[in-house]
Amino acid sequence: MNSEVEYTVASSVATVTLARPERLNALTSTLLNELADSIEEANQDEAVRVIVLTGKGRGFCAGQDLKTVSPEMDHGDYLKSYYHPVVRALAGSKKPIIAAINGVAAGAGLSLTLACDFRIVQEDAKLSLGFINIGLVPDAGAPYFLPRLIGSAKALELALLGDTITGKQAVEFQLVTKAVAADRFEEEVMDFAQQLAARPTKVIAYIKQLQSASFESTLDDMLAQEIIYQSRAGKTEDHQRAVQAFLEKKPPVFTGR
Ligand SMILES: CC(C)(COP(=O)(O)OP(=O)(O)OC[C@H]1O[C@@H](n2cnc3c(N)ncnc32)[C@H](O)[C@@H]1OP(=O)(O)O)[C@@H](O)C(=O)NCCC(=O)NCCSC(=O)/C=C1/CC=CC=CO1
Repeated sequence: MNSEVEYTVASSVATVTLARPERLNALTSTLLNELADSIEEANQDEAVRVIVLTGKGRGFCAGQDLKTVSPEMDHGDYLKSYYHPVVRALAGSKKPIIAAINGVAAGAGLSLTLACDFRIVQEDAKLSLGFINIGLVPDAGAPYFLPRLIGSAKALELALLGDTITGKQAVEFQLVTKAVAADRFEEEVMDFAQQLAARPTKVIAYIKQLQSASFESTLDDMLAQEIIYQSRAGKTEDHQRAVQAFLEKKPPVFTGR
C-alpha cells in the first residue's frame, strides 16, 4: 500500500501521481521507493500501454524535500539508493511515459521528467533546475539527459544560471513536447495518452530500445541492432494485421501484441 504515490489504471493508461501536495510533492526516500515500484508495476501489467507521471495539487514536484537533508547525509549515497532506481525505471520503461507537468517542477522534480519520453506542461508552470541556487550539481539523470535533449549550450545555461522558465518558454528551449493552458491540461494529456495507447505497444518498446542505444553506438552497431528489432517487429501480430489492413484499404487497429 503506497502512502506518497497514488497509482490508478483506466483505459490502458496507468497514472502515477506524486502525492505530497502540502510540500509541492517534494521527494522523500519513501516517495522515491514507491515511485520506482509503481513504474515497475505499470511495466508488468499487460493492461497498461501508456504511463502518465504527474503531481497532486498545484505543482508537479519541488525536488528533494530539503527538510530531510542534513550535514550527516552523503548526497552521493542517497542518489544511488533512492534516485537512481527511479531514473533507471523511467528511462528503461518499455511503455511510453508522459510527464504531465501540472505546475512547478524544480530540482530533481524537473530532472525526473527528463527521463520520461514526453513532457506536457502547463503554459504558466515554472520550471527550474535550481540545484545551483542551493550549491549542488544537477542530478537524478539531468547531466545525462539534458544535453541530449536540448544541446550542450542550453543545458549549461539552465544548469549554471538556475533560472526559472515558464512552460511556454520551455517549448522554445525544446525541453517539452508541448505547453497547454491549465483549463485544458488534463484533457490534452489524456488525449495524447490515448493516441499513444492506440499504437503498437510492443513496437514502441523496440523503438525506445533502439533509440537509447544510438548515442553510445557506431553505425555498424546500430545496423546490427535494427536487424534484431525489425526482425522482432516483423513477427508481431500488430505488424502483420496492419499490413493486411493496408492491403484491404482499412485503418489499422493495434492491440499491442
Ligand atoms: C520554486 C518552488 C519549488 C515553488 O515556489 P512557490 O510556488 O512560491 O511555493 P513555496 O511557497 O516556495 O512552497 C510551498 C511550500 O512547499 C515547501 N517546499 C517547497 N519546496 C520544498 C522542498 N524542496 N523541500 C521542502 N519543502 C519545500 C515550502 O517551504 C512551502 O512550505 P510552507 O508553506 O510550509 O512554507 C520553491 O518552493 C523552491 O524553490 N523550492 C526549493 C527547490 C529546491 O531547491 N529543491 C531541491 C533541489 S535538490 C534536489 O532536488 C535533489 C537532491 C538529491 C540528493 C540529495 C540531496 C539534495 O538534493
